[in-house]
Parts: sequence; C-alpha cells; structure tokens
Amino acid sequence: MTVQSSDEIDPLEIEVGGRALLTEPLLNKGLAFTVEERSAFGLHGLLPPHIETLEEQVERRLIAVRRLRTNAERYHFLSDLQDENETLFYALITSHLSEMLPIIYTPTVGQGCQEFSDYWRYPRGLFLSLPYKDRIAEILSHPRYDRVETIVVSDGERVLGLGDQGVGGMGIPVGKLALYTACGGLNPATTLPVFLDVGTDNQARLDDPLYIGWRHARVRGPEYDAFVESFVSALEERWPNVLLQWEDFARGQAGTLLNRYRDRLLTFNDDIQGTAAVAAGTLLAAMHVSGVAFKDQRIVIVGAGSAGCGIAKLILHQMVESGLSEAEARRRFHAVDIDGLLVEGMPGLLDFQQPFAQPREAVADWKRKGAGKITLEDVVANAKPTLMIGVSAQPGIFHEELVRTMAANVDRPVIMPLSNPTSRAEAMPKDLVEWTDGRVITCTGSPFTPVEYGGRLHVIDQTNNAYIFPGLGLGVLAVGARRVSDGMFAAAARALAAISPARKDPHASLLPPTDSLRDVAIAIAAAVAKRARDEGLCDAFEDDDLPLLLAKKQWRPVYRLYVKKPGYRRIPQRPDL
Ligand SMILES: NC(=O)C1=CN([C@@H]2O[C@H](COP(=O)(O)OP(=O)(O)OC[C@H]3O[C@@H](n4cnc5c(N)ncnc54)[C@H](OP(=O)(O)O)[C@@H]3O)[C@@H](O)[C@H]2O)C=CC1
Ligand SMILES: CC(=O)C(=O)O
Ligand SMILES: [Mg+2]
Repeated sequence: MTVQSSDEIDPLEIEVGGRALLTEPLLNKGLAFTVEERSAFGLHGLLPPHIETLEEQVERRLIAVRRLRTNAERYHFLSDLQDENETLFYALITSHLSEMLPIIYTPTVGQGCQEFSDYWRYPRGLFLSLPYKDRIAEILSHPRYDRVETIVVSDGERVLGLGDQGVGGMGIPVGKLALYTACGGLNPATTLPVFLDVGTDNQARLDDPLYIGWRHARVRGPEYDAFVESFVSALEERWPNVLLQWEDFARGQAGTLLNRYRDRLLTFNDDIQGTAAVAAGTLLAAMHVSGVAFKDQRIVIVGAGSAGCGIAKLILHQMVESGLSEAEARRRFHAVDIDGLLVEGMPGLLDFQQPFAQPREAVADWKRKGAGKITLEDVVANAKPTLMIGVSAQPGIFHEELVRTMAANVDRPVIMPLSNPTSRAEAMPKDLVEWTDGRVITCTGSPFTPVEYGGRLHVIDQTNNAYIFPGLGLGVLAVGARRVSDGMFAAAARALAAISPARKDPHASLLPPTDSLRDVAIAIAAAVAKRARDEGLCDAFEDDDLPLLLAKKQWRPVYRLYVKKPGYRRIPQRPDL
C-alpha cells in the first residue's frame, strides 16, 4: 500500500535559502528546484539554468556511478551523494537496490570502514568520544535531532569480520541506517548514526598519522561501562521512545550490553538477534527443500560468538516449539569455537556458550589421539551434520575435505558461510556446489553471483540481517512498541520463511531477491507488530488497520514543494571573513 502522507502533499515551509539550502542534504533538490523556488530562495545563479526531474537526476547519477571503475570508488561517490541530497540518494538506491546494496553495505562498506580516515570529508551522525564524556547530553540536545526515532550505535571493535577499526566503524551505523530508509522506509530525518569512540587496539590505525579517532588504547572495564551508561542515560532523557540498535560490538560486550539494557529501552542487538532471525528463517525455507524436519536436524555452528550463539538460541527455540524436549534439542547443536567443540566444563566457556556445550560423555571418543581439542573435522565426521553455519570470520575453514565428508552423510547438505565481508566467508559458494556435486543448499552473508553447475543455475541467497532489521524497526515504530522481544525475532523468522520462493518451487531461491527488500520489510514489520500486540508490548490494533499504520510510517524519496516560512532569512552567500 502506498499512502501519500500530508508530508508529501503539503508544501514544506523552509527557513533558509541560498547556499545554506543547497548544502542541507535533507532539503537540497539540486537541479530539481523549480524556477519559482529558485526565485523565492535566492538560488538563481547558484545553479546552472537547466531544470530536471528526480527521475532524470537518478539517471544522470546512475550513469556516473556505473562509469567508475571499482565499488570502493562507487561507495565514496554514493556517500557524497548522500551528504549532498538525501532524496536523490534514496531515489537512486531504492530503484536499484540489488545493484547498490553491495556498494553501500557489505562487502564494500567493510573497505569504507578500513579507509574511513583516508577518505574523511563530511561528518554524518554523532561521534561521542570518551574524553568528551561530560558533553554527551549537550551534544544530543541540538534541535537538529528533535525528530530522531531510530539510532544505530557501534564502538567499532568488531566491524564485520574485519576486527577493530576504531572510528572507522562509524561506516556501519551509517550503512545500516541507509537500509532502514531504503528498505524499511523510515524517514532519514528521524535516523541517527552514533559512534562511541573509546579508542582502538588496532595498532595500524594508532600508527597512522591520518587516523581521525581518539588515538588511545581501547578503554575497557568500568570506565567503558560508565561511558556507555552515560550515553544511554542521556539518550533516555532526550528520546524516551527511541529505537536503539547495537551493532558490531565485540563478543565480550555485545550480549552483556543487550542484557543490561533490553528491559530498560526499546533496543536489540542486530548481530545476535537480527542474524538469528534471518538464519532461522532461511533454515525453515531450506527444510522445505531438503525435507529434513527439526527432529532429524544435526547442526554444527562454527564460531560460537554473538552471531553463532544468537542463531543457536533461536533455532533451539524453534526445535522445542516443533515438539523436541529442550534437552533433546540441545544435543543437536555442536558449537565449534577457536578451541574446538564446546564441551561442558571446558575452561573459559562463556555464559552464553554454556547452553550449547555438549555433555563430555556424548563426545568422549571424538577427540583424535594426542589432540588437544575436538576439531571441526572431528565434529563433522562424528556428528554427521545436516546443517553447518559459519559465523567465525575464518575464510576457507569450510575446506574441500570437510565439505566432502559432510556431503557423504546427507543428501542435501545445508551450508551457510555467513561471515562478512566476502573476504571472510568460510567458503566460496562455487566450491561448495562443486564439492557436493550440486547437492548443497547454500547461502552467504555477502552477495555472490549465481553458480552454474550441471546445467542448472544455483542462486546464492544473501542470508544477511538486512532481511530483518529494517522491517523490525518499521514494525515496532509503527505500533509504538515499548520493548523489543525475542518473540518478535521468532515471528520475523517465520514471516521470512513464509515468503520464501522455494515454498512454491524447490528449485527457486530460499529468500526473496534483494530487489524486493522493501516488500520483505513490510512482511517482517507486520509479523513483528502483531507479535508486539500479542505480547502486550504495544496498544491494541485491528489486523485490518495494520497496513495503513505501516504505510503511514513509510517515507518515500519524492520532492516536496517549498514555500518560505514566516521569519525566513537569507543567509549571506559568503560569510564575512
Ligand atoms: N550474515 C549476517 O547477517 C551476519 C554475519 N555476521 C558475521 O559473522 C562473523 C562473526 O560475527 P560475531 O559472531 O558477531 O563475532 P564474534 O567475535 O562474537 O564471534 C566470532 C567467533 O568465532 C570464533 N573463532 C575465531 N576463529 C575461529 C576458528 N578458527 N574456528 C572456530 N571459531 C573461531 C571467535 O573466537 P575468538 O573470539 O576466541 O577468536 C568468536 O567466538 C563476522 O564475520 C560477521 O560479519 C555477523 C552478524 C550478521
Ligand atoms: C551483517 C552484519 O551485521 C555483520 O556482518 O556484522
Ligand atoms: Mg553487524
């Protein structure tokens, strides 16, 4: 449903004109300013005389972006466009989603984060640095942020699978929020990327004279906790109903922060919960193709960190819902971390890993003689998994022998190398298809081109939390949910599986194509909103009213007519220096 909101129809009253209007990305229309607007706002002469439509502007920028040689160049081109004219940026992105997604999001955003300081040009979002911790409330108080409803925050310690990028991690909240608008339809004026700069342990960044973050070893422990608490308290005060998404925090912080704040704010951790929902939804779709029910699944998760244990927790919940006892369901998980298979009583086992540790006696004879740990190879040979998920950021860890061993024991091995960016994927889909003689059902975290094998084209689905968080945000905001619950992610996973093309045709893709992420977001939002109501986390609404509630929350990249606001003032074209 497309609703033309009064926001789109009514003229917008503008306070400033001249150059100030052209340099405000939320208002700038570039060459699309009409003659009347150019007269009213003092734009004649500041723009060449040509006037064009938004569609023509999209076409012009599309030609320019396609002319560039690398995706890294395109990333910077699009960042500049976002900082110049957000309406045009989103019109371009939404009309070419599958082409633009790999540029503004994974994998290219990873390089953008690594080279953040090298290409620094224009600030976007808020940088909260520990040395200025006493200024947080003052920084958030600027009227520019009055309308903020959604914040994505990172401290840059675990940027995709690329480790600590310090302040470069800001590229992640910026990219995620671009998807909130492009896919979820949230108004960009209501979104805010935030970076918590607590230093970095990345020596190359610290040694780099161009590095623009706080040049200090990463602060941890009580000082870190107090800093995050200052941020959260100030945020609660400023925007009591804001949706806060934690993104790309390291294993040691991600779950701790989620548990600390989930009952206090409208908040979730995307790497733990969003990833769990997309992986579980893809698994449900894959089960439809493989015909293997939950009771017959044997699961290996490689990388028992935030994403790995988040995924395991949600799939475990689904297994229990399908009729398995909790104990039985637990036994089906084999979580492999850097020290091998997680086994009960193992030294260093973290709280969130405990539920997925195998009883010692169940795996007593799996360890090879003289070996210090039960390796991934031992696990695959003994557990005979039906499903193997990689969230370890270890490229090549799903090697040929391992995959062939897995494929020898099951008809349709399901293998998901979900680590990002592309360079960190546990395996290349082309290899997986070849090593399994085309039997594999596979999907990845970053985009890959389809693989041709045996006269058939294997589409590689992108099992990325981008299928979940834009819809989750849209859903909770549209109905005014007070908290984000695990139940909402379970509902999102089911909603994703329900729109899987493979439900109708087993040769089709598991997930809808990325071009349709706007429709996916609506389906996820509807499921999340209903779950919020059913859990009593928002006010009641009728199912029939939901499409309108969602549509009203969706902003579209169209230009509005501008008129002068009473008190309009023309800012001098050049300041007096
Ligand atoms: N597709 C998607 O939507 C998503 C993908 N991801 C990707 O998943 C990856 C992991 O993210 P996240 O879980 O947040 O990160 P974490 O750091 O929390 O977890 C990674 C885990 O892998 C472990 N590990 C490292 N080396 C090995 C190894 N050789 N064998 C087995 N385990 C190993 C790490 O152990 P240790 O810490 O001891 O080194 C750690 O426990 C990243 O690449 C990220 O991009 C994450 C979220 C969403
Ligand atoms: C996709 C994502 O959130 C990650 O790789 O961290
Ligand atoms: Mg992430």
